Order: sequence, then C-alpha cells, then structure tokens
Amino acid sequence: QKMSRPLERLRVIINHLDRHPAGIARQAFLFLFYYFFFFQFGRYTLDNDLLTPEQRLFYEENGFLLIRNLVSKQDIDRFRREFERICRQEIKVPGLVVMRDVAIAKSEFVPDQRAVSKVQDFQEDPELFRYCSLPKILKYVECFIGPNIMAMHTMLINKPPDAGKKTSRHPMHQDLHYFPFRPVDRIVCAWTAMETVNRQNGCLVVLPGSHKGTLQEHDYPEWEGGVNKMYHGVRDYDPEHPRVHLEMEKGDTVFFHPLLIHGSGMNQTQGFRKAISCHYASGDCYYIDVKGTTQENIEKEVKEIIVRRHAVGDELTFKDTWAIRGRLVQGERISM
Ligand SMILES: CCCC(=O)SCCNC(=O)CCNC(=O)[C@H](O)C(C)(C)COP(=O)(O)OP(=O)(O)OC[C@H]1O[C@@H](n2cnc3c(N)ncnc32)[C@H](O)[C@@H]1OP(=O)(O)O
Ligand SMILES: Nc1ncnc2c1ncn2[C@@H]1O[C@H](COP(=O)(O)OP(=O)(O)OP(=O)(O)O)[C@@H](O)[C@H]1O
Ligand SMILES: O=C(O)CCC(=O)C(=O)O
Ligand SMILES: [Fe+2]
Ligand SMILES: [Mg+2]
Repeated sequence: QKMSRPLERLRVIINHLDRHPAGIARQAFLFLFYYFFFFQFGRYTLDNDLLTPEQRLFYEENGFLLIRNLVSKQDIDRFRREFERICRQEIKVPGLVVMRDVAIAKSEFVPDQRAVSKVQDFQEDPELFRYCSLPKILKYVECFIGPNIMAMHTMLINKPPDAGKKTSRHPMHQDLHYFPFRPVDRIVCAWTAMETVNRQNGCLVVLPGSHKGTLQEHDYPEWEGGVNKMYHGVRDYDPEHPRVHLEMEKGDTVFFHPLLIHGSGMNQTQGFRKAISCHYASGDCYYIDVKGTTQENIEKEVKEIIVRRHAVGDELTFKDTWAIRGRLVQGERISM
C-alpha cells in the first residue's frame, strides 16, 4: 500500500530518528506515529489520490463522509422516473422487492408511489442499477474498499408521510446486522438524497464514531404504532447518545461504514422523501456462517420470507441469497 505525501514525510522523519536514537522523545514520537498511522489513519480508508487527508481522517474518526452535489440532477431525475414506472406497474423487474409501510400494508392496493415505501434488489433494472456503477460513486467507494467492487444490496427508499403512528421511522441500526460477509472494513454504503432531505421529512441520523464499536444485538424496537418488517434496531439504544442529523440536498451522497449506528426520523411532511442507495463489498470479501451469532435472528426471518415467496426449502442458504443478488461493478469477483 503506497503512502500519501504527508505520511511519506513522516516516514522520512522516522528513518531519521531511527538513525539517531534519542531516548524518550524518540520512543514517544514513534508510538504516536504508529498509533495514528495504524489506528487513526489506515484502518478504515485506503491510500488514494481522491480523498484529502482531512476527509480520510474524518471517515476514520466518524465512520461517514458526506460529499455534496456528487450525483447529477439529470441522473436523479432518471432514477425517479424509473421508480415511478415501477410503481405504476408499467415494468416488471425480476427479483425486485416492493415494500409498503406497515401502517398501510393491509389497505387497498393503489398502483402508485403512495403505496410503496421502498424497493429493494433492483440489480436487474438497468436504469436504476446505473446508480451503482456511476464512476463518480465508484471512485469514492474504491477509497474505502479497494478496486474490486461488488454491489451487494440496492434500495430506493420512498419514505412516506407518516400515517400518524410513527411507522415511517427507521430504528437505529448497523447495516452489518444484515450481512453475512466480511471483513467489515471492506464494506461501505453509498446513500444519495434524491431531493432535499431534512429533519422535517426524516433525514438520516447517525451516531458519529459508533463504527469503532462491535456489531450489537438487534431486534424489533418496542414501538406502540408498530414497526416495519425487518426494521430491527440496536437492542439497547440510548437516546441520549450525541447524534448528528445529516441534512442533504438533491445529489449529495454520504458514504458510511456498516457498523455506523444510524436510522431516520419520522416524515412529518406530505411528500415522499426519496433516496437511492447501494451497499458495496470488496470482491475479496468472504461469506461467514452466522449460526451462533447475533445475526441468527435476521437469517431466520430472511429464510422464512424466501420459503414463502419462492416455495423452496433449506437448500437455499442465507449466503446464497446474497451471492445471487451481488453484481460485480469493477475489478474482479474473487470470493464473493
Ligand atoms: C442494510 C439493509 C438494511 C435493510 O434492509 S433494513 C429493512 C429490511 N427490510 C426489508 O428487507 C423489507 C422486506 N420486506 C419484504 O420482504 C416485503 O415487503 C414483505 C414484508 C415480505 C411483504 O411483501 P409481500 O409478501 O409481497 O406483501 P403482502 O402485501 O403480500 O404482505 C404479506 C404479509 O406481510 C405483511 N406486511 C406487508 N408489508 C409489511 C411491512 N412493511 N411490515 C410488516 N408487515 C408487512 C402484510 O400485512 C401481510 O401480512 P398477513 O399475511 O396479512 O398477516
Ligand atoms: N427505541 C429505539 N430503538 C432504535 N432506534 C430508535 C428508538 N427510538 C428512536 N429511534 C430512532 O432514533 C432516531 C431519531 O428519532 P426521532 O424520532 O427523534 O427522529 P428525529 O427526527 O431525529 O428527531 P426530532 O424529532 O428531534 O427531529 C430515528 O432513527 C428513530 O427511528
Ligand atoms: O433512508 C433511510 O431512511 C435509511 C434506510 C436504512 O438505513 C436502511 O434501509 O438500512
Ligand atoms: Fe441502514
Ligand atoms: Mg422526529
């Protein structure tokens, strides 16, 4: 891994110190250097010419990085039109999962965006999937996970106006809970606002630095008004923990680590708050068996849905469901 300019300069100083042992000052300097290099600078980002040292350090420290105005308005308008065609059932996309908010899931079906709170797994829709292969996005993704890039999970979220039961909220969670692959630091999410996203319509809420922790136990939060299917939250969520609301404009994109605790607030407007996202993993990642881990509960739910939807039995594993959906978008597919 080649070093960046400032780090190279530090390396020169280190070499100099190595040749001139100067007791405690030298020891202290070496300690600080290695501490910062390995634990602060190098763990969550890779060396590259795109991110400034400040941006790298910000991601290392906070677990997310917001890039303003990354995706063009024209592209976003195209994603929006494609989403509307899907909602009007003008096209049928193989493998697409359409979710309606739990508050209206049992009401009469309207073939309109009003019924749809999220579509998932649009890897077979060339227009929406274009988002996952945008060179502008991949350049950033490479800074976090390297040159071999798999698009593993795709979503277009259409957060509906809250029906009065706060079901439009997304509980605080770590995305890794859903993923049976590792290593964790070679996974990143890109999430792009398709319009102004603010506290009113339910922007992302993040706990900065939480990516430095471990994967926590997740379960359905105990919310009076109900919770959407599979919207697990961290079990011991502390509402007092300092949090940051990510207010974004159309085209702004946030990249975040899969251990970053995040969620989104209630949509208190009459509009449908839209965002498009993709989770990427390195082609060098590998699948793990989640048996005996905190992820067993989500594996069980996914399996139940698959059995119901496709009338298959145990032969399709949790891993398989990911390997089938994953698509290579750059470099090589090694072990995914
Ligand atoms: C990094 C990743 C992070 C995440 O992915 S977090 C969120 C993960 N969420 C998901 O993966 C969403 C999964 N959703 C789905 O698979 C489907 O929408 C779901 C829930 C299976 C329903 O799909 P369908 O079976 O096509 O729908 P349906 O209208 O026939 O309903 C079947 C039964 O499910 C219920 N349902 C539908 N939407 C729901 C919702 N949002 N929350 C809770 N329950 C819901 C619906 O009421 C019906 O129940 P019943 O059988 O009548 O008792
Ligand atoms: N018990 C819980 N478990 C997990 N997540 C929770 C829990 N309670 C709230 N959250 C989540 O915390 C985040 C903040 O919730 P809140 O409803 O206060 O939204 P907000 O819009 O950020 O706040 P405000 O209303 O002050 O603007 C949301 O993602 C919400 O889903
Ligand atoms: O757009 C949102 O509300 C966040 C969704 C999210 O974090 C998720 O689905 O994993
Ligand atoms: Fe998430
Ligand atoms: Mg709120």
